[in-house]
Amino acid sequence: MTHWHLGIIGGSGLYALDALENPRWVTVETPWGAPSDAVLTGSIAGIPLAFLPRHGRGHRVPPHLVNARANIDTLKRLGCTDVLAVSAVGSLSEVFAPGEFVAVDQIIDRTRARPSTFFESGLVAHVPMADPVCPRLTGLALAAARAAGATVHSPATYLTMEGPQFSTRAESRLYRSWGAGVIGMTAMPEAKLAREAELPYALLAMVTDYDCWHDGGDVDVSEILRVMAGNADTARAAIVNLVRNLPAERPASPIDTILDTAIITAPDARDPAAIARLDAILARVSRC
Ligand SMILES: CSC[C@H]1O[C@H](OP(=O)(O)O)[C@H](O)[C@@H]1O
Ligand SMILES: Nc1ncnc2[nH]cnc12
Repeated sequence: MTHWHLGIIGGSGLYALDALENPRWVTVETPWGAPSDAVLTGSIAGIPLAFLPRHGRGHRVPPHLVNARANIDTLKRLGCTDVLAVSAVGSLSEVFAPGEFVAVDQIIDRTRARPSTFFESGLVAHVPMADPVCPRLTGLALAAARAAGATVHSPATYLTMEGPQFSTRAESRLYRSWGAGVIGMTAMPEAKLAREAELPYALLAMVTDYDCWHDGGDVDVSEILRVMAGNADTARAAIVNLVRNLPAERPASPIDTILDTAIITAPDARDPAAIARLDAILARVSRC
């Protein structure tokens, strides 16, 4: 059992959290470069939180240039035990309507030009990703969003495209044929990196549009912003509900120690420079 310390990654439309007590923006530096912005730290109901706007305040960082390694390292470095990500998504299914929420359980990675691991030459690790989200945190997020008044669908597969352009109609149809339910540009490599950092990760998605497979017209940022504006308060209320309803003690998760069975490089073959870059990610392993 440990205490909760929740990291929250706010996506499009969610750039701050008013509900935090003792709010303070803190600047963090990491061996992977700068995170998307400073982090808003504080607490709700005595539980410490760290909120990081994925695109920075004012939405300055495009999805393909989000430094997900620096973002996840930052939350780990600040002591977070779990990460809740909030994202705007397009719907690939008639049943997920704009204005509704989705608790994602699977993710397809179609990104192609982003650093997607902390483990490079000098220290190799292979973490399991069969179930990319934490079922416990996902269940809590789903219940919290429903309590905030949202219609929440689950399960659903999130397809991560490279962007920043939206899909072609043929791609959109292809992703539907694969069984993907929603589409966005940011869940990967974020979820992979959270797993490597031993952080249970959940993804609450706000549906902002039917992607272009639908005959309602092409995807359009102004329409996405309009739907998002109507949803952001519900997303914020869901976060507050989630934190207020966390069990007093945090039960251990298998993800907390996933690196124990993932690192393959022999101890005497490990590169000290690689280990130094991983100071936050490997802090628990180094203590063992
Ligand atoms: C503003 S529409 C496209 C943009 O919105 C989503 O961002 P996030 O996942 O951070 O909410 C999508 O992935 C794109 O980055
Ligand atoms: N249709 C869409 N495609 C990709 N990312 C999105 N974010 C919100 N809507 C989207």
